Amino acid sequence: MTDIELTELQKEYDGVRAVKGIDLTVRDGEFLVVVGPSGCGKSTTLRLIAGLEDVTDGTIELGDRVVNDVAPKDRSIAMVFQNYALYPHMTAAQNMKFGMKSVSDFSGEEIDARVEEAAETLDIPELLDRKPEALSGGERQRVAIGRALVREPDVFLLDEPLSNLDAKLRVQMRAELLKLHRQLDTTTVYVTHDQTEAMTLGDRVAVLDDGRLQQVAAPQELYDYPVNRFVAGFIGEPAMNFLPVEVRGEHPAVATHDAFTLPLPSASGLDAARETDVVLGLRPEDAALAANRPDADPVCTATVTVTEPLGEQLLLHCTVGETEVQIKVEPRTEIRPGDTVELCVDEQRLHLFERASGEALYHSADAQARAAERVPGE
Ligand SMILES: Nc1ncnc2c1ncn2[C@@H]1O[C@H](COP(=O)(O)OP(=O)(O)OP(=O)(O)O)[C@@H](O)[C@H]1O
Repeated sequence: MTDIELTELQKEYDGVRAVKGIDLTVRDGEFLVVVGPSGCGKSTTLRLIAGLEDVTDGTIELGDRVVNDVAPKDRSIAMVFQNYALYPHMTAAQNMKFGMKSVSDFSGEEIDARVEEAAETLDIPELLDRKPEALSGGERQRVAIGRALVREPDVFLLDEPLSNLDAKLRVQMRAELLKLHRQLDTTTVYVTHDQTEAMTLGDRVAVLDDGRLQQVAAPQELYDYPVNRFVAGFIGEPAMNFLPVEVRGEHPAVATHDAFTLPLPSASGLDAARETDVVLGLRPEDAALAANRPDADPVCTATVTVTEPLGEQLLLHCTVGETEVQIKVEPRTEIRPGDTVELCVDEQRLHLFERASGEALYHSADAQARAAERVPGE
């Protein structure tokens, strides 16, 4: 069992600063997902851990040893790549055991036994004699994962392993990876650009942007308490809506947009005098049609521009004043583009971000929880 500790990790390629100083601990046995947009440095970080790239600055520790100068084959790591990296002229079994002799002291029989065991775990014993060309994408990916399993490494590194599979197979493989992880309990770092994959797979999720770690937290915490506007906008589909507002007054504070004024519940901690350039964050499911919520006060009027029936929900694209927003409402609601609707919002699920820096200033759920903790009369 091994934890991974990255300290001030940096990587520069010929003037391109791909990783700009990452501090991150992956706990022993944890499934940590690294997520971020294309080019943010995810694969580079993984390749540094694997030893496939040299570190420019900082340290990588696996367990209690610094491995900056340790060769990849001596790091007890197995990596699964997006393109599977299988040799076309070899059978699945040959692919799985390829190179094993050079990285271990195992005999041929021991290696064969491990291949069979991994094939059983992955439910592919009948595929072992086939070459990659005779395997489907999902089967090839299982063989690639099998090759990692055979090595019984201390750490699994997976780089977008599901992105070549169709949507249905991806969902199925996600569940299988989780099952496998529960069974093996091996420290795993999984890279993806897909926030749904990140949220469903990770014990914790590390969000990267532009070579820097933005936040690392459990999936629901990331969703409910994003530390900045980047994380808030990256996690969640459709993305969080952002509306420019000014905060005024203190008891209670109100957020004023060009089309509405909204009281901020439990706004203690907000310095209204300072916080004039603010962005209000509102997730699409945290607003509703006032017509469907007779007990809530309407907050604003919106003009519907596009309707998208998603089956379990109806997604409305609207304009509120000058701002475009997306709102999820009950399905089978009779609304057409051009209609004007009244919206109400869930006041316990509002977020405020500083406009210039993007840093989170306030989450109303957080303020609510703090208020509840306070001793009455304090
Ligand atoms: N070998 C290289 N030489 C020069 N620049 C590189 C090299 N590899 C990566 N980069 C650059 O480093 C940055 C980070 O790349 P990286 O592949 O780590 O991003 P990523 O987040 O994995 O992206 P993607 O999701 O598109 O794979 C990018 O700007 C990329 O162009």
